[in-house]
Amino acid sequence: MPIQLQECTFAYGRKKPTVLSQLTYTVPDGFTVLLGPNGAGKSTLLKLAAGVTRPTAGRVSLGRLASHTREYRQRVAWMPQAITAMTGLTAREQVAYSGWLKGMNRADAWTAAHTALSRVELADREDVKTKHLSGGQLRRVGVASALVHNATVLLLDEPTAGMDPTQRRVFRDLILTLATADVRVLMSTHDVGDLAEEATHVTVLTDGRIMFTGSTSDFLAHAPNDTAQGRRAETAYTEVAAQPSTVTQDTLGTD
Ligand SMILES: Nc1ncnc2c1ncn2[C@@H]1O[C@H](COP(=O)(O)OP(=O)(O)OP(=O)(O)O)[C@@H](O)[C@H]1O
Repeated sequence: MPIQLQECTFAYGRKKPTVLSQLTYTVPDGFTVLLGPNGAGKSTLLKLAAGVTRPTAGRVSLGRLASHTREYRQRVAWMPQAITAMTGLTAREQVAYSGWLKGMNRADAWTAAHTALSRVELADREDVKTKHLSGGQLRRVGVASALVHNATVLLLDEPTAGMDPTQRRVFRDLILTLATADVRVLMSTHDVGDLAEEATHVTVLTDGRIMFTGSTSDFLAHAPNDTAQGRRAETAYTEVAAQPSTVTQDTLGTD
């Protein structure tokens, strides 16, 4: 079941500029890469979709569940851009705490934390205090925290920021294993190089507007035929960003 944003408008305060204006968007199935320049509104869109922020106008829902409900937040996991190492907690304790916050009992959260850390290949560091982990390891703790309660939608805000190319590759492979028939993954980045060709969908957000949303092959088709293989994503992105938005309410509102 998809998350739907319907005619969502949002500003960070009454006197602040509008970041999103009457935005309608359905989180596609599979693994979607959310692209856009700095300040486009990617984090804001993810926060609305996660239910951590409510739109000024409009509605965010998952089936019949509205985004401010506890049931909604139990099905949706959000990994913020900055992961904080909680003072005094080990990796396993920090992940278990996230599970507890999502309504799991302590024993289940403790077991699930180990499973989630294994999935991100960090089980061997689970007893290390998070403040002693590297930036990349802390991001994996962030993903494990998002995974711990078996959410059906994962919203990841620039999870590969600050990673070296090898770590990025490993991380993308991990994301691909997480996106299944039952789990949708929406991952923001402003680095087009993050677009794995294996991603099922691409959404491009510029200046708070959806410029493109569709399959990865449709996105890459925006690059001219003679584009070198390694530059197709970047070229397609430049083409899409330069065009007026071709997205209609029909394409945005359907699954
Ligand atoms: N807490 C805040 N208070 C006021 N304005 C904010 C706040 N957070 C973001 N903004 C503004 O909202 C707009 C969209 O920001 P947002 O972080 O959603 O963009 P983004 O696409 O995620 O950018 P980046 O790639 O740099 O992370 C920007 O103009 C930004 O300055």
